[in-house]
Amino acid sequence: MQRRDRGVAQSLGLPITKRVKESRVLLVGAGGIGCEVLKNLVCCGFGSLPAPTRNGASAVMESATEAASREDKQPGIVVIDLDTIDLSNLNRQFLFRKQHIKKPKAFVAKETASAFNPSVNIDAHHASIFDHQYDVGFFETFDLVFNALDNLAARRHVNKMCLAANVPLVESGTTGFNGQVQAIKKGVTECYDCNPKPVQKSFPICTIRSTPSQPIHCIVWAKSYLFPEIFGTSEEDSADVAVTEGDNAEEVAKLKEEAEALKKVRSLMGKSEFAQEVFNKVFHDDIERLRSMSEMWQSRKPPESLTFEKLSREIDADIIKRGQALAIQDQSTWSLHDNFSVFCYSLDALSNRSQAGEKVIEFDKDDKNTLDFVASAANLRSAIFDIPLHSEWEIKQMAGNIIPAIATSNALTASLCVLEAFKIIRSQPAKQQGLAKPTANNNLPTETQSTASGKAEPMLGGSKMVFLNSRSTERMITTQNLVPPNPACPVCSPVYAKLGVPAGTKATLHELVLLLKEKLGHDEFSVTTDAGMVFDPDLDENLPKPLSEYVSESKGNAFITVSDESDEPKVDLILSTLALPEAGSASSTTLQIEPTQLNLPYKPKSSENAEGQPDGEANGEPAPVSIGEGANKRKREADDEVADSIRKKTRGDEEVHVVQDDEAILIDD
Ligand SMILES: Nc1ncnc2c1ncn2[C@@H]1O[C@H](COP(=O)(O)OP(=O)(O)OP(=O)(O)O)[C@@H](O)[C@H]1O
Ligand SMILES: [Zn+2]
Repeated sequence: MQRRDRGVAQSLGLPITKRVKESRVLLVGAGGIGCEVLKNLVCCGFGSLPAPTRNGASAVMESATEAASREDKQPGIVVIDLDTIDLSNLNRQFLFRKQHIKKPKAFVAKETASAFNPSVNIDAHHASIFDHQYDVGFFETFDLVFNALDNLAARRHVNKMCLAANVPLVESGTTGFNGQVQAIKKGVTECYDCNPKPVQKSFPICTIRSTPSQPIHCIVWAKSYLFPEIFGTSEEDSADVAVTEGDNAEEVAKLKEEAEALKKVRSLMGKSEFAQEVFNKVFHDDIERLRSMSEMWQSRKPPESLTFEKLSREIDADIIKRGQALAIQDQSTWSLHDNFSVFCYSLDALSNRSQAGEKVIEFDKDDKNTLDFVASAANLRSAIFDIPLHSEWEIKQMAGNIIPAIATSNALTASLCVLEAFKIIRSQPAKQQGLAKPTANNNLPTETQSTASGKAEPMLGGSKMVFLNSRSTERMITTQNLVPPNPACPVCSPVYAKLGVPAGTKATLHELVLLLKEKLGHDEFSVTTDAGMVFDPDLDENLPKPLSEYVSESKGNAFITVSDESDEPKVDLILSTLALPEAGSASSTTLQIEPTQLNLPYKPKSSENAEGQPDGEANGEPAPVSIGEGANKRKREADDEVADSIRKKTRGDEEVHVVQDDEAILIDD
């Protein structure tokens, strides 16, 4: 039988192939991208050779979890995923089949992928990457980490862990037809957090409540105003709508009054006139008030209000039954009377649920009654403002911020992840014996590959930021040079060190502060944990508190930030906690910091970065766009952003990935 990894050996050559095979890699997430990455890793032979003796953990400190599992350090691929398999995963997560539904993704992914290449050793964990056992010591045992996640919090956490452990990270994400892969290495490239991430878009309140012009405005109105006012919490809590500078203060006050009046109507729930009152309030009275404000309609078509009485007269059937039947036809665009019927039916169904004890009903795209209500209400409002109506299915995509997950985009992105991994492996020094890991002091930021001119040299073996636009008619895959770290980045500009906390320690915050004074040689600093600032020169009341109040197993892998408060400050120090084994073993029983010598550099002046470049544009490249945070972004915006970033790139930076006839993959230098 032909070996699966023959193509890899042909294109990479034997020495690099050997390194690939001796690698120990971590894959976080076994979903859409993760399944594809795992399949590729296995087929390329990652971790298929028994590794030479490893010296992955630091010689000075070894965490409890690491010590306990020293024997388990050999597997080539470790996959971690917290989820179980859902029916909706099967259309694109090809390691899973129907019989696997409800089983842990990590276990099934391991089982299926192992069969592709039995010489690869896979270790699967059904757990969250935030769990305490995945501490910095655990991360240090890897040569490379792959992120195949779907949320910002976990991405940020792995980014920080990889910085703390000084392990390269391949970050990836897809949004519909677009994908992106970014290699990250401490002190060499930008980290995941060097650029601020786009926040959820919110709409001006007056656009949503008074002058909608697009279907999405009516959908947001139905989902974030009408629905919560009647069945749940009020609009004030919604991130979709905000009072903006452009909003007219007088109109905002009127809108508040209007919402108060709707609350009164809500109290009629359960009474026979409820539907009529709600309908006439929001689709007639409020609209007539808007219509009377003639200055609003000088350049727009004024809205045409509706009445419950007229519409119900025009329907010659039981309206609720009619609505129920129509609600099933979610792919067709309902007429005005259809929407009226579905509105009455869903209002009735939701009122019954509310009367039966569901105090607060939240909009959930998968809760059909709530979707029926939002879709029909949005369409009724669209009809009033002469905006095109949409099918419930289309409205579901918009209301649920759903970006389709495309199997092809995931597969292409996953293969780009592995191509970037080859380059990173190529850039690492060859292993003499075990992993070529940093020793005690070298995760200080000494490693930079930019020249005095600020122009970045090829980094990480020529790795690039890779963009996929699988709908593009020009180039489907484009690249951009990796950029050196942003010297102002709060996540990667600090120096990382480890704080060894012995199991069952009774140490107080005071002991940590004393240790820090000794290491830093001064006492002008503050200490910040997840609980906020716990110490600074003027805040000493927490000193007697046990350290376990801030760092403990149950709190997961906490980071502690130590900031220099002196006039000429040095960069921040981030301590990642490491639970040391029980006393009595080789370890000390007191707190320890590693590296033992902390020579922190001074903070760069705010106007210039480390290479004397203005902040932000380290080498004249546009800031990279981060994608993959589907839940926060509408598809159209995401498409536009990626298309924009692709347009901005210069041809000189482009690189071609070719798949040859003989299956060998060429990687440009
Ligand atoms: N903290 C975490 N630790 C481990 N795995 C995580 C963590 N957060 C998310 N994941 C996993 O990352 C994977 C992301 O995959 P993907 O984007 O395809 O999402 P999905 O949940 O499989 O699909 P969908 O959300 O579209 O139904 C999921 O399998 C999810 O369980
Ligand atoms: Zn950064």
